[in-house]
Amino acid sequence: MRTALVLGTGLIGTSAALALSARGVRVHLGDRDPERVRTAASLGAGTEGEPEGTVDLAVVAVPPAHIASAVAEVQRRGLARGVIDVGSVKGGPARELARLGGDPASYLGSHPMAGSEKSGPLAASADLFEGRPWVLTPVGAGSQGGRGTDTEVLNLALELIALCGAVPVVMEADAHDRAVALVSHMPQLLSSMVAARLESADETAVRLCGQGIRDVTRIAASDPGMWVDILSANPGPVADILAALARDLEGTVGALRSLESAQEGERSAGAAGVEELLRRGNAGRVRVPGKHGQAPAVYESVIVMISDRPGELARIFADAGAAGVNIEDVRIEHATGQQAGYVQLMVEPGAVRALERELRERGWAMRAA
Ligand SMILES: NC(=O)c1ccc[n+]([C@@H]2O[C@H](COP(=O)([O-])OP(=O)(O)OC[C@H]3O[C@@H](n4cnc5c(N)ncnc54)[C@H](O)[C@@H]3O)[C@@H](O)[C@H]2O)c1
Ligand SMILES: O=C(O)C(=O)C[C@]1(C(=O)O)C=C[C@@H](O)C=C1
Repeated sequence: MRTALVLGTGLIGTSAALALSARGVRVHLGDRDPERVRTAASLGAGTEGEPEGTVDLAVVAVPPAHIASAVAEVQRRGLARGVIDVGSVKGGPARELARLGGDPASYLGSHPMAGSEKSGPLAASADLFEGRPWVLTPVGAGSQGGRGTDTEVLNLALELIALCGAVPVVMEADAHDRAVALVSHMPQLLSSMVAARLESADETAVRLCGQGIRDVTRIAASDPGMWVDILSANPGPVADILAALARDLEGTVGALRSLESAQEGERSAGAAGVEELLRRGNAGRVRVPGKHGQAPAVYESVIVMISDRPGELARIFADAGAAGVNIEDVRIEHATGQQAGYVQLMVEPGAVRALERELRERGWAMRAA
């Protein structure tokens, strides 16, 4: 692929454009908001404005409600040989494109399973998609009454995914939508529900927020407009999962009420009910793939105290590097009301001793993991 057009220079479009530009693809940038195009271009994502001729691939990275019309427009104007979108839902936009008379052969639905609670070009990064699944939903000949996805477009999309360092996964559109209802759309709503409990909570409780609630509520900061769009295109599958969760909630409330009972038999039934849920949670959690989609690795933590001064994090990473230790993952825990916090460095179990020794020698204070 030599040339591309990225339409929608927000978080996802600019991240893809940065990755493509870094690998030598000539990228043109478009957005209905010219300020966003300017920002993306200034970050090195590509050049402002439409191409003069036809580019190899157009990447439509606009909110789900606008995908079909944007794809149809790119096709009508002959701006690209192939068009993909990156929307979080796949069935609805494809059907809408067919209704608008778009060409299903030169269009391919796609969805990178990477993102953030932040939006806009300033949140973008070239390595956002590294090692992440990137779903493709090609259609076979005869489906939607026409030709199937052109092989050329499929190959261009595979090249884009390779250039972004992601891992292609081929799925049928509606099966994709049912899968992401479980692994993305329901978690978004639950995160919002948990965070919503804090809205009018007492300040004395909010001050005690620790890492658990930070983990569970990060995505509650996401853009409501975008998520209304996503959920409007996938309401049934998400509602089915929430209904099953409601049954779990009801069972757990019942178990906790039993724990309040004066009768020992009822209390132990309540404890068993709560324990069963927690064990099911353990069993589900171990199925979540780790970095690069592999089975979750078992890392050990080294927890280092840092002060809230510029450059502290970089210094820890440099010192870990000096010990020859690869940091597999990192978490930061801010200490409430203090100019300090803890950095949890996740490393291979065999590397813990060497890392601790090196950090201690270099003056870092550590807490037991
Ligand atoms: N945010 C995530 O975590 C994530 C992850 C994977 C996929 N997606 C999908 O990627 C797409 C983009 O999401 P984002 O997070 O980058 O959003 P964003 O808000 O950061 O960017 C969307 C951009 O599209 C532009 N836009 C809107 N309508 C347009 C139109 N008709 N023509 C041209 N530009 C238009 C907006 O001005 C904005 O710059 C969405 O379809 C979303 O479902 C998002
Ligand atoms: O990491 C995040 O912030 C995300 O929520 C990204 C996430 C997800 O649910 O995994 C959100 C929506 C997208 O469609 C794809 C990815």
